[in-house]
Amino acid sequence: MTRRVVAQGTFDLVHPGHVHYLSEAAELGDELHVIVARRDNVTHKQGPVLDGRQRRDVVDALDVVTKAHLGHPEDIFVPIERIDPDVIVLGHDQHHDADAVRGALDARGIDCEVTRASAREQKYDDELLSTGRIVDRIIAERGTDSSAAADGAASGPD
Ligand SMILES: Cc1cc2nc3c(=O)[nH]c(=O)nc-3n(C[C@H](O)[C@H](O)[C@H](O)COP(=O)(O)O)c2cc1C
Ligand SMILES: Nc1ncnc2c1ncn2[C@@H]1O[C@H](COP(=O)(O)OP(=O)(O)OP(=O)(O)O)[C@@H](O)[C@H]1O
Repeated sequence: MTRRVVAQGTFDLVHPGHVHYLSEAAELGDELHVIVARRDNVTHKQGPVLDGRQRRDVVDALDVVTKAHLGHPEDIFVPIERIDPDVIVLGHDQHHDADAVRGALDARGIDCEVTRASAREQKYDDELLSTGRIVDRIIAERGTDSSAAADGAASGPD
């Protein structure tokens, strides 16, 4: 019986913290399915700069990932019902409450464990394990006069 694991996130600029999270999640089963958040659903912080399809494709290319899925626009449980995981692994600092997710799964009759991954600590001072801090570094070092800035704001659907 294939044991399926689900992880999820924005994955705007993939970094070693993401690799740690997904590697740890992958250890919990035979397949790791990753749900990549749509831009409009990232409301608890600044949204991603990259299109959802690009973020999905990068996560999908990671060895530990069986398949990455662009999330549902409205109902976060649609992909869960389709993937039918045995366990959902929340990120170490992900804003979802595990008990609330468990309750929502029960309400839908979905039999699935919910657990939380550990944090990946820095291995050296200059290591950036946060998309937000990577973006801050880019702005600080490249400023806003870079040629890319002329391309304008993100325009893709996700
Ligand atoms: C079980 C579960 C399913 C999710 N499914 C979706 C989805 O279908 N579509 C989506 O846009 N976001 C979905 N999300 C939300 C995002 O993946 C993510 O939690 C959030 O938007 C950003 O998380 P981050 O701050 O860790 O990047 C889901 C989250 C969880 C916990
Ligand atoms: N250093 C880390 N160690 C372990 N997991 C991490 C780390 N950084 C991010 N993650 C996990 O990866 C998932 C996706 O994270 P997300 O896409 O929000 O990137 P982020 O780097 O956390 O963004 P930001 O720091 O700008 O909020 C989340 O579940 C998060 O908990």
